[in-house]
Formats: sequence, structure tokens, C-alpha cells
Amino acid sequence: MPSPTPVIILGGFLGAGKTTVLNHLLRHADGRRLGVCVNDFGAVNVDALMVASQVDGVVGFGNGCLCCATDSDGFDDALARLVRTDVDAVVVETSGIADPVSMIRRVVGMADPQVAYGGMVYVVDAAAAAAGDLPAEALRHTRVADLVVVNKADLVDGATLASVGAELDTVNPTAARVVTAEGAVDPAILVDAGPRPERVGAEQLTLDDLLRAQDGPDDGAHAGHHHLHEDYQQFTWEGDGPVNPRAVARLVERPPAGCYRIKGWVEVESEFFRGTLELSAVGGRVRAARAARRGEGASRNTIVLIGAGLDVASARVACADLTAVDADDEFGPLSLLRYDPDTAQGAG
Ligand SMILES: Nc1nc2c(ncn2[C@@H]2O[C@H](COP(=O)(O)OP(=O)(O)OP(=O)(O)O)[C@@H](O)[C@H]2O)c(=O)[nH]1
Repeated sequence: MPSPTPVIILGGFLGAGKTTVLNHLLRHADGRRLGVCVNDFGAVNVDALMVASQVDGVVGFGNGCLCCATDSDGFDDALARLVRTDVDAVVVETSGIADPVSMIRRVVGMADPQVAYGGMVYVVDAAAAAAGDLPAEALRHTRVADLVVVNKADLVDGATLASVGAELDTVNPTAARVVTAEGAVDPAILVDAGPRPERVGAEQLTLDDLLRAQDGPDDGAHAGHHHLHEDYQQFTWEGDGPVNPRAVARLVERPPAGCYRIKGWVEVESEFFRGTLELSAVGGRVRAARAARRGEGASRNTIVLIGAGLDVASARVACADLTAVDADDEFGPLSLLRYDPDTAQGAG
């Protein structure tokens, strides 16, 4: 029988940089063959579509968190199939509000002899952590991590990074830790050397450890298996483009109440600029990067808004007129292009 395939879980709060890490990994796989499962909270699996351009055979699970789901969501079957393909490891990107322990349980609990739990990699947005924008659960989730990726180091200074590190130490002093910008984790650390606990020197987690981690007496307000995603709502808008870029800019700059995360893509058409922009906002930090047109099966425009207590009615109203184009507004795209990191670099 072939040796079991490690299944690595890639977790992290909304917008921490999980998809960025995964894309980096796939672009720098250097001969390693990776299978990928992507779970997204929105009704359209934006993350899976963002990753699909990098690798064949991404298995997407949208519309909620896998962590609480049952066999009927097809995850176990998909994983069983993936580990029997010609891959060295499988990476499962969780939704940004999934419960990591429950995800680990799903993998550890699979009776399939071909599935080996390969550890938990947890991505932390250093800027959000430093600003106190993360819910307490998001930091607490790092305690089951084998490798913590402290991402977005470009947005904070050294002293701030050190204080985020000290905070992480209080939760999980044994996990290996790397500091990154743009999710640039060395695949050798992630796939070859870690996060398998025996290789990074942390204690091997057993199912018992995990159960204790979730049910332990130190769990305080977290007792009773409250999951972060129970507090979150999403609204997904899909439209036939092109969009009015100024209306989209208004949405990302002044999102509806409760909105923490915005992601998706829009098509813009004017004399000045014609193309697809990948939209992303995390706690008010906006990016709108030029992108290739979406492939088969994707709407011309998709925007997903996520937040705790998201005002869904306002979100619906805010998205209603996004395709009301002003044909005379040739330079409207600039209202979004100013959030394009490449344009900003060029201008600088
Ligand atoms: N400045 C900066 N931005 C980053 C970095 N890494 C990722 N981003 C941006 O942060 C946003 C969120 O990144 P994603 O990789 O989509 O985050 P995610 O964790 O997959 O998000 P969800 O799946 O929605 O929870 C995107 O706009 C990224 O381009 C970084 O190191 N620095």
C-alpha cells in the first residue's frame, strides 16, 4: 500500500492571507505535486476561483464552513479521491471563520488509511492583530497550529511585529513561526519540513489533545463550542457587467455596517481602462488589482461581503446599482485603480 498522503490544513481569520500563501506555494512548488481543497464562506467560492488559475483540479466547497458540516458535503469523498491522485500533499484552505479544531477533527477522524493529518498552518494578519481588529477567537485558534505565519509584515514596524509575536507566544509558545509579506512562505518549510509536528519540534497532537484544546477548562467564554461563523453573515452579489467603478469604489470605501471582508472581481470598461479588477478589502484596507478575465462558470462580476452582524439589507441596496454605468465618466476607473498595488508602485 502506498504511504499515506499528508493533509495540511491552512487556517487563519478573514483576509489574513490564506489564499495568498496558497498561491505562493503553488507558484513555487518546484516539482512538488499538491492537491488543493478550498472552503469559502460566501455563496460563490471566490477563493477557489482565485486559486484555480494556478493549479488543475482545485476542489471548492462554498456557501458556509466545512468545519461543522457532515459527510454529506462531499469533503471526505473529495479528500479520499485527492489523496489517491499523484500528489505529495493536500492543502485544505479553510474559510476565514472556520473552527480549526473542528477541521482538524474532520481530517484526523477520517478512517481512510491513505489520509495522514499533516498539521495546521495558521496565518495571522500582523496589522489586524496589532490594531486589535481580530476577534479573540482568531488568536486563540493559533494554539492548535504547528506553524504560525505572521503575514503582512510590510504593514507594521519591527516593534509592532515583536509585540504581535509576544502575544502569540502566550497562546502557543511551541509552534514554529515565520514572518512574511505577501504570503511568501518557503514551500520547503510548509510541505517538506513542516508543519508535521515531529519535524518542527512541537509536540505531536493527538485527537485527545485536540479534544482537550476545545473542551478544556481554560476555555472560558469559548465553552459550549461557540464557533466564530455563528456570528457572521455574508451577502453575495453577481452581475452582468461592466460596472460603474465609482459606485464600486464607494462600496469598498464605505461598506455597509458590520462588513469586515469584501472580495471578488469586477469588469470595467471605459476608453481609459478596460479589464477585470480583483477586489479585496480587509477591515477597510482596499486592493483592486488588475487580473485576467475569469474563466468558465464565473459571473462577469462577483462581490462577496462578510462580517459579524453584516447589514445584509444595506448590502443589497449598495450593490443594486453597481452596473449603472456612466458612459461619460471616462476616468471613473481611476477611483479603483488607485488601489492597484502595481499602479501605486508605478506612480511612486
Ligand atoms: N499589504 C499586504 N497585503 C497582503 C499581504 N498578504 C495578503 N495581502 C492582501 O490581503 C488581502 C487578503 O488576502 P487573502 O489571501 O485573500 O486572504 P484570505 O485569508 O484568503 O481571505 P479569506 O479567505 O477571505 O478569509 C488581499 O488583498 C491580499 O492581496 C501582505 O503580506 N501585505
